[in-house]
Amino acid sequence: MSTPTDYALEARGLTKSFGGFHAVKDVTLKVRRGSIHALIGPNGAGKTTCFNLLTKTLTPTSGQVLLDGQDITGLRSAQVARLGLVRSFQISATFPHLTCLENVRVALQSSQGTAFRFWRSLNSIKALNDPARALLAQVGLSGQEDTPATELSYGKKRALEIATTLALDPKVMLLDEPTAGMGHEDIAPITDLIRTVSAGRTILIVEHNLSVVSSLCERITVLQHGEVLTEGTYDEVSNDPEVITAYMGGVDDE
Ligand SMILES: Nc1ncnc2c1ncn2[C@@H]1O[C@H](COP(=O)(O)OP(=O)(O)OP(=O)(O)O)[C@@H](O)[C@H]1O
Repeated sequence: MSTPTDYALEARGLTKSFGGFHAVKDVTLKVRRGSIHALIGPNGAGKTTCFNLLTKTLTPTSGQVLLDGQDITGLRSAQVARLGLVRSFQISATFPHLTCLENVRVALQSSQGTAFRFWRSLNSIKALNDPARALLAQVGLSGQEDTPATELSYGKKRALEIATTLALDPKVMLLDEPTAGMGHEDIAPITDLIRTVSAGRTILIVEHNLSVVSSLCERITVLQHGEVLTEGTYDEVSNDPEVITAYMGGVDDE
C-alpha cells in the first residue's frame, strides 16, 4: 500500500483562478519518488500554470502542494528551491556570454548562497572548478569548458541548462518542455540525458513530444481545461477515447 511519503511531490485540490476563470481547477497529482512523470494536455490546458503553482511562482487560489509529504504551500519560490524542488529552464537560465564552466560555477555559487559575494577570494571560486567540470562531464559537455554558452548548439545549450540545474542538487526536477524547438538530431541525446540525470531523483516534465513522453515517463497525467482528464501509463492514456478526442487528435506528435 502507498504511503504519503512514497510521493516526492503532491498537489491536492490545486486551483488557480484569474478573475472568474479557472486556469487550474482542483488538480490532484501524485508524483512517485524516483519516477519520471509527465504532465501533458492540449494548448491552454493549464500545464504552465500548474508548474508555476508547484514551484510557487504563483500562489494557488486554493489547494496544497507537498514536497516529501511536507506542506510547502505557504513557501516562496526560493525557499522551495532550497528544499530541493527546482524548475529547469527558469531558475537555471544560462548567461550567454559566460563560458560553460563559468555558468556552472555561478550556479554552484548560487546553490551555496554566495553568488553575489564578489569579494569572495579567487581561490574559493577556483575551488568550484572541479565540481563544475564534473557536472559538465555528467551532461556530455567535457571539452566545452571554455566555450561561451552562446556558441553552443541548441541541444548543448539545453544540456548546459541541465548542468546548472544539477548544481542546485535538486531532489525533484521540473522540466518545462525540454525538447521544445529542437531539431530531430538533438531530441534523442537530450532524452538520454534526462534519463541519466533522473537516477536518484524525481522528475516532472511538461512535454509536447509524445514519443519523448512514451520513452521516458512511467506515469502521465493529462490535463484538459485546467482539470485532470485522466492519469496512467502511456499505453493507458494513449488508448483512452476521451484523451484521443481531447488531445491526441489535435496534437502534432513529432
Ligand atoms: N496570468 C493569467 N491571466 C489570465 N489567464 C491566464 C493567465 N495565465 C494563464 N492563463 C490562462 O489559463 C489557461 C491555461 O494556461 P497555461 O499557460 O497554463 O496552459 P498550458 O497548458 O501551459 O498551454 P501551452 O501548452 O499553450 O503552453 C489559458 O487559457 C491561459 O490563457
